[in-house]
Amino acid sequence: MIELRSIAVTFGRGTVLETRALRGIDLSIPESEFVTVIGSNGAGKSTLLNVLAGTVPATEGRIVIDGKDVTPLPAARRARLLARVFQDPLAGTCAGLTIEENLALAEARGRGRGLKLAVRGGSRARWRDRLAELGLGLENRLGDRMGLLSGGQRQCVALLMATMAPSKILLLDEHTAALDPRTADLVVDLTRKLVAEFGLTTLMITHSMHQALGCGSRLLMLHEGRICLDVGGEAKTRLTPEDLLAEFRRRRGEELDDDALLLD
Ligand SMILES: Nc1ncnc2c1ncn2[C@@H]1O[C@H](COP(=O)(O)OP(=O)(O)OP(=O)(O)O)[C@@H](O)[C@H]1O
Repeated sequence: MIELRSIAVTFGRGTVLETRALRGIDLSIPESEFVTVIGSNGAGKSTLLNVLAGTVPATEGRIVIDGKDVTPLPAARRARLLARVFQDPLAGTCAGLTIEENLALAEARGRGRGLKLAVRGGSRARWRDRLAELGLGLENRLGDRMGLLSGGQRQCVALLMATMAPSKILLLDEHTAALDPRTADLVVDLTRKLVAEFGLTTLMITHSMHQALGCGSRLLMLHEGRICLDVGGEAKTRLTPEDLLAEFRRRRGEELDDDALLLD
């Protein structure tokens, strides 16, 4: 269970550049819930994930994960609680290491032991099986450097690595944004599958309305640092892209178009 209690994040406080990125976010996400997060540019989506991961400190409020107040913990101390996949396929994996070494590192991190031990531990067959399920032929390329893979292939491996972490929380920060539509669909399918298989509590930022509506059981819309829409369960399954735009306008009392939301 993730609980955000009155979370505020202000950058450059007291300066002319002061930006209130999050303004009092109250949010409870039960275990295994898959939440999609949408909103216009600068709405605070990435800051929400950053404050959860600890890479940005909360200016106000508390963050509680599984009953433990993690607000004072730096990012490194939260790493075992959260796995994250970024927009940039180069960000989450090590380009100079092989696929196998990257997987071994992820596994070793999860188990708190060394790289060699993890590789020797007979994990290869398991990785091969998991990679084969992707249908990308990566099971035969365990010795290839990650830098040789396409962006989509790297994101798939990054997702697999995220599931090897001991954490049950997955943060996805526009992880398909840099991919072509077909590859993005493949990565989204894999995301759905892994989230369900491992029962991960997931927050997925997307600029795609199609993804926001098609994934997960709950949808959040952020605007100017606040949650302006929070829809789950049956109500979410009935939502259409038109509903979302209309809802946004109604709640904010503003005229916005697709460009303002940057959703497809
Ligand atoms: N490190 C930072 N220093 C100063 N301002 C920041 C910082 N990070 C984010 N901001 C500002 O906080 C606000 C929210 O940014 P954030 O990146 O969370 O938005 P977003 O919803 O993820 O936007 P986008 O869809 O464009 O990625 C923006 O005005 C942004 O310029």
